[in-house]
Amino acid sequence: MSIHTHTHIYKLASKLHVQSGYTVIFFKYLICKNTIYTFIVPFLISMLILCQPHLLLVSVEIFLQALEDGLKRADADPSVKAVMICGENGKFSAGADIKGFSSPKRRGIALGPIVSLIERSEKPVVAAIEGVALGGGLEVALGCHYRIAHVKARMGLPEVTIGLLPGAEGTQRLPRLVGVPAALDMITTGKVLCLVIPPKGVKICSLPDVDALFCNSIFLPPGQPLGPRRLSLKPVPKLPNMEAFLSEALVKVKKQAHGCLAPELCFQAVKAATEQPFADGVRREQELFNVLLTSGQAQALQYAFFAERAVQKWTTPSGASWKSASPQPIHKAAVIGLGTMGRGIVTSLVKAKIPVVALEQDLEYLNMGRKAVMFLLEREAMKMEQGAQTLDFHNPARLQFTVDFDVLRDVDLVIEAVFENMALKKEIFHKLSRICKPGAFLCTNTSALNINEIASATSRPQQVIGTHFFSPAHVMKLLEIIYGHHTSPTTIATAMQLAKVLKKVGVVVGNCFGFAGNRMMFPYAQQAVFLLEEGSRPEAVDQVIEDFGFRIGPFRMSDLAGLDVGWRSRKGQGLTGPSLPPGTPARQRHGHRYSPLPDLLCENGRFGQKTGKGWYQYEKAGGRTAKPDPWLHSFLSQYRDTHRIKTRFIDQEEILERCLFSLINEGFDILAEGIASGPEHLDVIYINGYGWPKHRGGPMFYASTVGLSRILAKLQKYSEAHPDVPGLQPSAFLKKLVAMGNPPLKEWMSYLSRPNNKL
Ligand SMILES: CCC[C@H](O)CC(=O)SCCNC(=O)CCNC(=O)[C@H](O)C(C)(C)COP(=O)([O-])OP(=O)([O-])OC[C@H]1O[C@@H](n2cnc3c(N)ncnc32)[C@H](O)[C@@H]1OP(=O)([O-])[O-]
Repeated sequence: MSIHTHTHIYKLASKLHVQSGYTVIFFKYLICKNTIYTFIVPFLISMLILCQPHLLLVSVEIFLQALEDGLKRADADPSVKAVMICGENGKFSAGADIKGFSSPKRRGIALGPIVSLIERSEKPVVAAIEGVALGGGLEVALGCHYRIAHVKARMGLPEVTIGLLPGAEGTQRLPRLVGVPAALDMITTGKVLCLVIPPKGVKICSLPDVDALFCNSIFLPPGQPLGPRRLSLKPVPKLPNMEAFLSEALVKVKKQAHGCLAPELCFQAVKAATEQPFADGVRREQELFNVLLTSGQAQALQYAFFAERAVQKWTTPSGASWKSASPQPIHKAAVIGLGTMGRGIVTSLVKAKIPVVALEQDLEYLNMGRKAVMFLLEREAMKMEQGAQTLDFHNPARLQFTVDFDVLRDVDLVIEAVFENMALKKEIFHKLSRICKPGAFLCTNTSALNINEIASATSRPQQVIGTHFFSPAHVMKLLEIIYGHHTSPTTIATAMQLAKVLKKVGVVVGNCFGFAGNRMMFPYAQQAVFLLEEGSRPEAVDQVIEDFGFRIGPFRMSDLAGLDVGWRSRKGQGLTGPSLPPGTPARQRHGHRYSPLPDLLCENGRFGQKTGKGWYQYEKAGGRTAKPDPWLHSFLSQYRDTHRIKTRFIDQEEILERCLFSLINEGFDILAEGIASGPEHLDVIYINGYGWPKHRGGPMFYASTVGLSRILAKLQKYSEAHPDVPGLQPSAFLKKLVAMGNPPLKEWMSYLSRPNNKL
């Protein structure tokens, strides 16, 4: 942090003018008409550096002190006519250091009073925003008398996404500047406004215009009163129907929150701005901020923020890591199979501007796939302003459809997305290995199959990798990346880079049946069905899971995904269907408890939403409104009678614990086997791929908050009651951690001794 002199100001000013792309904009919300203040005036002296080279990771105490000192000096120095606050290295500020919120010492440090100090300054203060201005950074800008922004600046108050609210008076100033609807929208969602494509009403000036602006009346002559520029003195713009607007907005905020506290408290803070004078509103903001700060949800969300970044730094048990591996560029890709997954993957690639060849087995399937892809792309283009031109998907150089494998000769990467059928996948990989250029990477989109076996069909197993997309693939953020025995670090790095380009979160995991995500899902789904056998109903189980914060419970999810998908997989595993040896007990497989309920539903043609019937009934085939189905209830009663299962009432606690603790239990086994290199990996997978509520931090973080001893005790109790269910037998690693005194999550992995056989 430093205070710069005249010379630096001139330098910055000339940079702003000369460098192409720099324009002054009227930021829709933050800059109103007549607010441009020219900072090329020769007598501008003090510039405060708000950002260190890499975002705001300078000590908060030093930063705030320097800001305060600089402002006081500028105010006292008669030669200073104005102050400009800007960032260094092209970034204004990413806000407060999130790590600081977990330190009790840091918690007391307040930015609000400094923002007020800026606003009270007798000299005009201008925020020159370049790069990001987020959270506390934007709140500082709101305290300034003028704000100018680079056309590519990104601004927002994302505190809600880390379980907080803007705690430096932002909830009180923003509504005064932009009005309640826009302020509520920004503060309760945390959306970051990107101005590359200006929103309606935003004027972007070309460079000559900027010059004209500087020479015109917009420049505020020194000595003019700053009162009207101080947001805290302005009233919140009135709405004719404020009360009705606020009650409607609250309903919307609550609906979208799914049990997360922060959006509603953000709402309350903005509402206070509409009802109370500024100072009282600030006090209310502080109260609400403190409630959030000490809530477990803020901790969970902040953990999730860092976990998402931590998984980018992947490692494997063999010693390969992100540090030493470089990704290869992907100039052109191919997708094989245009079913539900393939269509989404093609759409994702087109959106990321990677030229794609989409391949199907015959013309009939190709035409069906083409229609579906075009439909998805049209819809995506409509969501983006100028999207259609940008995506340019009618251009065959961008998107080509074919049935001819020879067309794949020049692609850099292939994603196979055909049925989950090992023989078919091997046949395709064998073909690809012969046809594709030697450097091409071969990815398989599978949710469970063995990557090593697929790779064995090729002559380049080092370039074969699993890329498990989640449906709908153009929407869901998770990409589970599975390395096999022979997968090279370059291949892993390339798949991770692909995830980034597709704007997804890539998580690297090892190869086992179901990998990390689905493997943890199996015992969870199994418990859900066992609960039905024992007396529960789909709607009761779903309700408990949805009340916990999942978007959708296991039965609604199963109906949405299609029951036939799991049925096909179980048939393939020899668990059901004609290949089952005669005399196999209905409710047992390989000596363990098995529920044939999902198979029986499929045999009755109940595949879920697509057939209008599954665990629920729907208004029609393809319908989406799930209603409890009396047929299913009597079917369950008959089933229990047939198998002499005594029905009992199962309370919500048991439903939640059996479903979630069995999933978590599997997670501990996965960690112990080195399939995932840390609990954050499993948490990121669950938050981004399985709808785990982010404000609960992911399953392993949740386990750490519940307490491992409690989870172990409950698993022991349930496994005693159900000794034939392996998913309830406590994991040895969980037991070990409990025996070691329940260490914090970040230490768990240090309790594993693993061979480190470097590649
Ligand atoms: C009193 C109350 C005041 C106020 O109301 C409260 C706040 O301001 S709350 C704050 C409100 N602000 C927010 O919520 C903004 C949160 N940040 C972001 O949204 C993105 O990081 C940003 C868009 C800035 C850059 O994206 P990108 O270019 O893709 O880069 P990246 O994401 O990979 O990050 C690079 C590195 O920086 C790290 N790091 C980043 N920000 C912070 C931070 N605030 N803190 C600590 N660390 C932070 C990040 O962990 C990573 O570290 P590493 O060790 O290299 O893995």
